[in-house]
Amino acid sequence: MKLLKPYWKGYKLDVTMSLIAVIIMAVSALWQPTLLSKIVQAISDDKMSEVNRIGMELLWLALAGLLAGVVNTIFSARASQGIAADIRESTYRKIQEFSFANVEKFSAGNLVVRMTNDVTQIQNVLMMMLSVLLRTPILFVGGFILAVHSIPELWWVIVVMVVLVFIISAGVFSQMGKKFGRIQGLIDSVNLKAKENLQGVRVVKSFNQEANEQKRFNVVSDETKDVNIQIGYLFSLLIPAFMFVGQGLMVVAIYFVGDMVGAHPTMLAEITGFINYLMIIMQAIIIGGMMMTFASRAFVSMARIKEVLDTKIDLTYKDVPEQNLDGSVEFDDVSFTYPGDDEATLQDISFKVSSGEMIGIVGATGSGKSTMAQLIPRLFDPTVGSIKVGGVDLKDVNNHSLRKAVSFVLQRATLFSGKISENLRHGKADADLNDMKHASNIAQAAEFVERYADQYEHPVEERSANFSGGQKQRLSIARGVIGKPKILILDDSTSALDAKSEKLVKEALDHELNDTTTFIIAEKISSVVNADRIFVMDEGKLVAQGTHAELVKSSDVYREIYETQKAQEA
Ligand SMILES: Nc1ncnc2c1ncn2[C@@H]1O[C@H](COP(=O)(O)OP(=O)(O)OP(=O)(O)O)[C@@H](O)[C@H]1O
Repeated sequence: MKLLKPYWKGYKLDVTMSLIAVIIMAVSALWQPTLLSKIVQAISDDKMSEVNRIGMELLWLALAGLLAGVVNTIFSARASQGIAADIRESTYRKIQEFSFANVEKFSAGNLVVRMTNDVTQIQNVLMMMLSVLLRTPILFVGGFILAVHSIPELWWVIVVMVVLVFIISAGVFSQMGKKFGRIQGLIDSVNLKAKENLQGVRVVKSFNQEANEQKRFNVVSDETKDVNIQIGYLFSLLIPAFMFVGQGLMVVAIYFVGDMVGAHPTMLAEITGFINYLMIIMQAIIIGGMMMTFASRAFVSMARIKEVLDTKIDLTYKDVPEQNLDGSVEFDDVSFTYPGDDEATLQDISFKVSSGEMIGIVGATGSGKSTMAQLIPRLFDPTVGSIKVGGVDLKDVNNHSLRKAVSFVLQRATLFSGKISENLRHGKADADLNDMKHASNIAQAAEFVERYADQYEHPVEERSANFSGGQKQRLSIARGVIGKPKILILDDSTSALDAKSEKLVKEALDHELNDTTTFIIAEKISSVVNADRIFVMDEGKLVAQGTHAELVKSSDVYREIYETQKAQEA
């Protein structure tokens, strides 16, 4: 409930209106049986004018209840939808602040479920709370008082009913609460499996894994079904059990009233009111219990949202003025362990790179090349040691200055659905057509983009499915260079290009961005043979550095990679 506190404020009017409407609805419901008893009395006294008058009163009362119901629904919907949207937006805002490590802790799929399904649970319960929360105690207490007032001798019938209904509710609803908790976890699993399968649909199809994937999906889907059915069973027990208690006690009440009517004939009218109030009390308990059950499901959701909102961002930036960072990079005895891992992925790495240098990074797969590169734009902080970019320690750097200075082009190019121009503007918000053309020329993307009739306004479909791997890489390089970064990191980002295009990109980078410090992570030594210096990584360590000619002579690791690749090419 603490979660909701800051969000109520903007909806005070809606909440107040919906609560006033609930009170009117409850009073109208409570007043009706009293008027009904009076009508019965008037009929038995043969007072027709009285019957007409009370009949009109009943009509107005029902109309007031109806109108209040409409008002309540409108304002509860406004408040619950509004609050849910605000929660969803603050959760999204918080996730935007997350570091890589924060996102990895939850997993992307899990965060999506929290922002969608969990927020919907909260929204549903808010709506329910606003329409029944106040109604339940009013109906319960009012029904109790008026029932006792109708036939005081039968107070014990009401107490027995309340106790029995409470016992049944407590048993059933506590079981249901547990099942709802389980359902939430299962929805996470269903989403995760579906997302993984759909994202990897080409792999699934090409390896003929449809049947296997179907089986894996069915396991979680069936378990979700089973738990939902169990909840259905519990519900199916509830109503007959309540009916049994209610009707049983009514028979008991009528039995006792039978004797009393003999002595006091006017009691006939009172019994109508008494039975109606008995029903109202039972209704109040059922609705209250159901609300508690759904609320328990929403509490699980609230806790899951709160966990996101309370997550400590493990990578924060100091509030310092913008800095003019140059292209130098310095690692001072840096070691790095991925969160949750036991062993260090990078160990004791030290180097200094000056502005404008071109650095090639080579090494066996898994040797830590990408991990080292990720530390330069501060996607992670080193576990030990320190890193300076543009002469400033990354712990003291201004976030915006760092983003402007460093551009990171990943091997797996990710474009966002929209237009090519929108994607390029991620690299420079105010890029004009000339900037786009220039960057696309460097990345060898202009040749295919400018063939489209709508050129840079050409759409990018979801998951950039309308582009080939090589085209995506070229656009991703164009996005990386458009802002003329001081430091450009190409993480195996020309791997999907043919040899000629790769050469043209390298030449254009050399020519157009010769002041930019460039780190090129490459599988093939031939891609970085002309670099000013080549770093050789082996099992998380920087084992050698120098020019190609120097390394061939001095580094066993480098020579081995070089000779293996030369033999493969021959
Ligand atoms: N997010 C992560 N969480 C935990 N471990 C990771 C993560 N990313 C990479 N690793 C591990 O760190 C090690 C180094 O991976 P890295 O991607 O840096 O190697 P690489 O040299 O770039 O490899 P490749 O040439 O195959 O891209 C690997 O053992 C990998 O399993």
